[in-house]
Amino acid sequence: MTQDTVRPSGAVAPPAPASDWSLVLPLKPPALAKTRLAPFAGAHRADLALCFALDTVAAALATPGVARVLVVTRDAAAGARLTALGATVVGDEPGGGLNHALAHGAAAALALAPHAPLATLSADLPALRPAELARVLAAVPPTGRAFLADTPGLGTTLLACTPGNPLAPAFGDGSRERHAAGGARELRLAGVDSVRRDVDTGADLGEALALGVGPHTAALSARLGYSPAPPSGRR
Ligand SMILES: Nc1nc2c(ncn2[C@@H]2O[C@H](COP(=O)(O)OP(=O)(O)OP(=O)(O)O)[C@@H](O)[C@H]2O)c(=O)[nH]1
Ligand SMILES: C=C(OP(=O)(O)O)C(=O)O
Repeated sequence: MTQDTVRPSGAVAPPAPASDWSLVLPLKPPALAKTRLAPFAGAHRADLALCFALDTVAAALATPGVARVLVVTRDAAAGARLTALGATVVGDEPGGGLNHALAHGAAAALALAPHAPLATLSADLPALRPAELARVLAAVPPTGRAFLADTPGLGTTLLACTPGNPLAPAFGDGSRERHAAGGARELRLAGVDSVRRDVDTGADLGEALALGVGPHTAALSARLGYSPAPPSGRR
């Protein structure tokens, strides 16, 4: 992590933005994931979950300042697709759900790069844009922990910790409040909708399509006839 730099004049320069981020993304086996999409997507739910992850990981890998992307999953087929994109796949250990998986992924990231800042990012952000993610990472204060709320404002899509601070993930229903109560600073930025628009329901997918999704989700959505902002009957 960078430290304040004393210039010859004696003035203290602000710390340079970190450019060595490790990102950890969790992925449930697609066949088990995104159950809230079932009323909308039926049998295509698992394919959509995989497409969301492929688009999220591809955008994360293309983000300036991101040095490595780790995906925590126990799904071998999804893991192979994500490895081919350039991600490092870590097994989903010790079991017991999302926060255990994230803590395990964070430990693996620290083993690879002990001094790098670390962020976890949901793998269901198919509209994710590298420039917006770069802005969010650049806004993380140089010390402590920080998070970004999801679009509805109840959950969290990104939780970051700088070196020396534990990630302490507290994802799940109402995680925005928990992360704030746990001392993480909320990042309040305009214009980063693609980092906040996680997709849990058909309505969410309609909003993501309106933002513009990555190629995997776009192709499958086109094939299935999904369009931006679907009418309420399809939600
Ligand atoms: N590795 C791992 N990832 C998980 C686990 N639970 C959730 N995730 C991932 O965490 C992110 C956020 O999870 P949710 O939005 O709750 O996704 P979900 O559990 O597939 O969705 P629902 O079935 O609708 O609750 C997604 O990228 C999930 O794939 C877990 O136990 N292990
Ligand atoms: C896991 C979370 O949310 P969701 O299940 O709604 O994606 C969260 O926001 O912490």
